[in-house]
Amino acid sequence: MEEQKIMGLSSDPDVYSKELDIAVKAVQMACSLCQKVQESLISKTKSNGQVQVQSKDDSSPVTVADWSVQAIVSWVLSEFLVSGNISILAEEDVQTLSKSNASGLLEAVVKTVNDCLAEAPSFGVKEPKSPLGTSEVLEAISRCNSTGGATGRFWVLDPVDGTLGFVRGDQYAVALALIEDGEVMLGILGCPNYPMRKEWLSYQHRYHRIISKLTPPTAETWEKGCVLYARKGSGKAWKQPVHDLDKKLVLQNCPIPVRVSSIDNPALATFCEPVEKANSSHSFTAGLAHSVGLRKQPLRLYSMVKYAAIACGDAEVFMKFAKTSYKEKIWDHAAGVIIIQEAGGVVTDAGGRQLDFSKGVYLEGLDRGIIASAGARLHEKIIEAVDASWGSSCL
Ligand SMILES: Nc1ncnc2c1ncn2[C@@H]1O[C@H](COP(=O)(O)OS(=O)(=O)O)[C@@H](OP(=O)(O)O)[C@H]1O
Ligand SMILES: [Mg+2]
Ligand SMILES: [Mg+2]
Ligand SMILES: [Mg+2]
Repeated sequence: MEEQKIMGLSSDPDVYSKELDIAVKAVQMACSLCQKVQESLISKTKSNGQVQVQSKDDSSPVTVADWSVQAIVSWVLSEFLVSGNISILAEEDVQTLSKSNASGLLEAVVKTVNDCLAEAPSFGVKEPKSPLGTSEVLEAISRCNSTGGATGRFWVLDPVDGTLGFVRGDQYAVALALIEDGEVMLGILGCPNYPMRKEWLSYQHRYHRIISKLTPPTAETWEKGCVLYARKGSGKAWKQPVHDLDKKLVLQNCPIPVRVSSIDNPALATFCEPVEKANSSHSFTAGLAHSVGLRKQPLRLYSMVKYAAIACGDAEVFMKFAKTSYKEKIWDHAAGVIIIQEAGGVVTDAGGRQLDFSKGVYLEGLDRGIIASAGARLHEKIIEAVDASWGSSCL
């Protein structure tokens, strides 16, 4: 009971409470791991740093942190959720890691995983009897081979969302969700660089440097980094600080409820969108913003931190209009969608339909793009504006 209170769960029927407890702890561990890897990436000389950042077939980056987080989350869920075989659908695979010329990379992943597991007790998680061997780490990563679908229970994991932001010292997220019979039931979103003050969200690119200057570390302050979580139907979403082991900031701060903003006038809204214009049409959203009288600059943020900003009331609208040739993947959205919805917001495609997480890896049947808003009235107005602008756009 005491533990439930700490987690912020109400006295509602205990559905998913064990799963949520373990999942939040796994994401906390993942955030700690990512903070260390990001720091070492930024401080290292180019030649060292390159070992830790690889390029995938589609030229997107993947790092030691992506594989290591996938291994940690997979290991923790499988070890402590004994309800049968855990099924996980996740972004990364072991192809690159298993290549004969990747031994340095694989070693770095195994070390990062074991360093993180050695700190497991500080997160309330039992550490393994002995450090994991290479084959156990590879097995934990490759076990995440679920293909999802409309029936049964599976977890969805994006170990590092916004890897580009991560390697640039900027925003990124660790995203975990539980899907049952095609519906998102739990969402956990770790945002290790989420700032305490919303004004700091707009320090793109210079983020790391500026935050470290603005906030000399003290033992008490929660400067940056949070884990958000929500359970379907609870009508609540929660935020807790990322545990800072150096400052012994572990669960001392009880979770606080988060709620979307009450602004429903599009002209007053802050809207956020992807940083990369290759990922979403900046020109379409600029035209749309103009058409609703919105004059503020868009808040461009890497990763699902955009969903976090809406859920926390720090922004009001998120729009993503990817190229028609691109198919959105469920791990880029599941956790963020449930957290916004439970915090009082709305997320649909541009046709006003719920996103469909029941069709496997991709969000099939998506109408044009994704829109998240702080409330139903605002959402309606944005959808109307999208419809009005769409015909004259070149998308
Ligand atoms: N071409 C294209 N179009 C649209 N989206 C793409 C595209 N390529 C990749 N991705 C996915 O975008 C994820 C990065 O987050 P964002 O969409 O927020 O973009 S951005 O980083 O802010 O520019 C990113 O997630 P991660 O790979 O986890 O970083 C991708 O899944
Ligand atoms: Mg992603
Ligand atoms: Mg990713
Ligand atoms: Mg990726």
